[in-house]
Amino acid sequence: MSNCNTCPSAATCSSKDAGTCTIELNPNNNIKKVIAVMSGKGGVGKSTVSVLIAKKLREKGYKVGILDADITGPSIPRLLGIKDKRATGNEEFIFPVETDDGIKAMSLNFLMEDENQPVIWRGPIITGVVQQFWNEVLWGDLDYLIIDMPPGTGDVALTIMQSIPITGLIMVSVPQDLVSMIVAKAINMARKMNINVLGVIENMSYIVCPDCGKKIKLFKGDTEKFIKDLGVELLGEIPMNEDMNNLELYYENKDNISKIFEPIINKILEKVNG
Ligand SMILES: Nc1ncnc2c1ncn2[C@@H]1O[C@H](COP(=O)(O)OP(=O)(O)OP(=O)(O)O)[C@@H](O)[C@H]1O
Repeated sequence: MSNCNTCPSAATCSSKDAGTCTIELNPNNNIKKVIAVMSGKGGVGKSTVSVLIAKKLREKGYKVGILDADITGPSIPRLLGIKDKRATGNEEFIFPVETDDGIKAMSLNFLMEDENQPVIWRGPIITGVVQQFWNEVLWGDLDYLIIDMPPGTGDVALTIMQSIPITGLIMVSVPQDLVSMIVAKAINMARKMNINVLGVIENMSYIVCPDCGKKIKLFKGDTEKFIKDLGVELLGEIPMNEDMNNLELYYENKDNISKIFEPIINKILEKVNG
C-alpha cells in the first residue's frame, strides 16, 4: 500500500500529518484481500478479466465482491449478466447487487435509471464515488474484492492506489507494442506507489483456427521482451473468441473458459496467498 513518502501530492496534502490517506474500512465490512485489475490502456479486456477472476474465485467457494471503479465506462453489470438490476440503500449503506451465483457487485450503472446516460462529472466527484463504493457499500464478509480499475493512470487510479489497501495488482495487456508501452507506464506507476504487481495477463493473445486448431497470433507485439524488460511475470494468455466476448453466458461456456483460465487463477491465488 502507498504512503506519503511515495505520493506525488504529498507537499500539498492535508492527510500528510496522519502519514497516510488510506480510508478506514467500514467496521461492518470484513474484506480479507483486494485484487485490482488495471491496464493503462482502454478496451484491452480489464473488465473481462475482472469478471473471470470473480467467477473462478466464486466457483472455488470464496466469498467474492467486484467493485466497478470505471465510473464513466462501467461494464461490470453487463458482463455479469445483471444489467437490469438496481442497487438499493438506506441512510447508512448502499447494498451491493448480487448475482445468482453469489458475487456481490457495485457499479455506478446500478444507480442509474438508464444505463445509456453518461456521467459528466469532474475528477474529484468521480474519485469520491469510488471511495464511497469502498466504504459505504455493505460488502460484509469477503475473501476477495476485485477492483476493476478505470483505464489510464489518472486521478482515480492514483486515489485508489493511495487510499485502498490493495493486496496485489494484475495488469492486462494485448500483444501490441503501443499498448505494452502504456501498460509499462501503469506498472511503473504502481511500483512508485509501492503496490505489489502480481503480473501481466495477456488478452487477445491469439485466435484458434476452427479447422486445424492451430494458434494464430494476430498481433506481432514482442511480449517476451516487454515482460523481461519490466521484470514482471506473465500470468497467462487469453485467446480472442466468442466465449470471452459473451461472458454474460458464462455458465454455457464454462468448460471452455475454465481450460484457459483455471491455470491463471491458480497462479493468482498462489501469488496473493504465497
Ligand atoms: N479475449 C477476448 N475475446 C473476445 N472479445 C473480448 C476478449 N476480451 C475482451 N473482449 C471484448 O472486448 C471488449 C472490451 O473488453 P472490456 O470491456 O473487458 O475491456 P476494458 O479494458 O475493461 O475496457 P474499458 O477501457 O472500456 O474499461 C468487450 O466487448 C469484451 O467482450
